[in-house]
Amino acid sequence: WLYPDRSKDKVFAEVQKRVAKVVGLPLELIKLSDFQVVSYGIKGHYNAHWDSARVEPKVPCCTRERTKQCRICRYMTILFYLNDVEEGGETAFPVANNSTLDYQTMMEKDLVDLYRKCEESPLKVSPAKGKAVIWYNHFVDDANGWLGPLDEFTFHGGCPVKNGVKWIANFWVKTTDHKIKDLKKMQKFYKASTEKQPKMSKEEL
Ligand SMILES: O=C(O)CCC(=O)C(=O)O
Ligand SMILES: [Fe+2]
Repeated sequence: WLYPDRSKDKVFAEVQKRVAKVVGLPLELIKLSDFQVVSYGIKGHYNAHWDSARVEPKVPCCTRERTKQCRICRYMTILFYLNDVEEGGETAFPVANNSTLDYQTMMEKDLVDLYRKCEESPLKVSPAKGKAVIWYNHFVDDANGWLGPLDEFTFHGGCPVKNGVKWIANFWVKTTDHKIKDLKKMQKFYKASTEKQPKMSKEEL
């Protein structure tokens, strides 16, 4: 794990800036993200999963406040491939082109098991040095313009590495259910840092 808000590393700072620019979100939100670097060896894989959780109004987001019961709220995922993999190691999205989601069929077909079922995946992204994939884990909530329902078609995972080694880096952009609280937190965070405070219009968010 790396913590963008506490890092003084120049390269990492540059990556954060570029991520903020590409995804069109404020840098403070990127700095309040989870960041992780992972490596997989031969046969290394990651079974299919969602990076975020279904919205449950009674259960708050774990983001920035941990309560006994909380849910993971990752609005967006930015996945970088840090090297070329000789063979395998694709990121697979097993239900990406389904028109509906049927859990029973998913269970019966054992789509979670990417060690065995990778070839059947309709969408696979091959790793390559410098490449990145970005996806929204959630829709935008029409009412509050913030974290909406989980997009369950984002179900994904890492296929087994067949030859070589695979290095990736993930940015998981987190929000809470409370846009106003998030904005305040971001402004406070910005004030505390040495950088100039940005103007954050609704359009920018
Ligand atoms: O290794 C991959 O391609 C996917 C990794 C992933 O989904 C994750 O770390 O959450
Ligand atoms: Fe993931």
